[in-house]
Amino acid sequence: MAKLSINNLSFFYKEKEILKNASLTLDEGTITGLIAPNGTGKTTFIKLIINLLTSKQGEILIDGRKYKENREKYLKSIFFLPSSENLYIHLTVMEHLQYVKKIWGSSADLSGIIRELRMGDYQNKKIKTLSLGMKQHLLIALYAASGASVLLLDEPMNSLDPTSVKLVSNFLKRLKNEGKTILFSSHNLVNLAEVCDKAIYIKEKQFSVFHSQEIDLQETYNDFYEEEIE
Ligand SMILES: Nc1ncnc2c1ncn2[C@@H]1O[C@H](COP(=O)(O)OP(=O)(O)OP(=O)(O)O)[C@@H](O)[C@H]1O
Repeated sequence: MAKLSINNLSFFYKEKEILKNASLTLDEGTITGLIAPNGTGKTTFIKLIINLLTSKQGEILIDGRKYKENREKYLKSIFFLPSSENLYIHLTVMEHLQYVKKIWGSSADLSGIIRELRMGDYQNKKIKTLSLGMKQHLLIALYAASGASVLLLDEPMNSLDPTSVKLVSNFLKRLKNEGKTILFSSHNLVNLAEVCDKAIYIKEKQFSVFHSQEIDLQETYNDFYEEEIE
C-alpha cells in the first residue's frame, strides 16, 4: 500500500482552480520533488495534505486512512513547518527539538541529530540570536526530531551554503533510507536532482510524475512551462 495516496483531488480558492482531479501516490522510503512555477499551487497542495484547507474534493489517504478516521494519528504521521519564521524567538535550539519530540511522541536521538547537522555550537542559543542558515538547520532537524513518517518540506535548502546543502541532502537521504516518505518543494532543480527519486510537476491542475534519474529536470521544466518563460 502507498504511504500517501491522493485520489481525484480538486480544489478552488474562490474563483481560482488550483487542482482538478489530480491523483498521485508516494511510497515509503522515497524522496519526491514538487516542481511548478510561482503561484501554481505547491504550498496549497501541502496545506491540503495537512488538512489546513476545507472544501476540497477527492481523497487524501495516509496508510489507507483519511484524516477524519483518526485525526490524531493522521496528523502525528506528518511533519510540516513552513519556514524558520515559525520558530519561537525566545526558545533555544534544544528547547525546540525537545518540544517537537515530546508533542509527536518520538524516540528520536536529539544529540545524534545535532551532531549530524553540526549544530553543537549553537544548540543552547535562543532563536533570536541565530543566523538565517542556522535557523534553517534547526528547521530541518525538527523534521527528524518529530519521528513522523511523512515529511513535507517547502524550500528546505533556502539560505544554505553549498557545504550545508550537501549536509542536508545526505541527512534527507538518511531519513529516506529509514523509510520516511519525503515530499520536497523547490525551485532549485539542481538540488532536487541530487536528492529526489521522483519529480512531480504541477501542470494544468494535474500531477505529472517522472523518475528523476530518467529526465533532465530543467529541460522538462522548460518544455512544460514554455509559455510562462517566453
Ligand atoms: N488563502 C488564499 N486565498 C486565495 N488565493 C490564494 C490563497 N493562498 C494562495 N492563493 C493563490 O493560489 C495560487 C497558488 O498559491 P501557492 O502559494 O499554493 O503557490 P506556490 O506554487 O506554492 O507558489 P510559490 O512558488 O510562489 O511559493 C496563487 O495564485 C495564490 O495567489
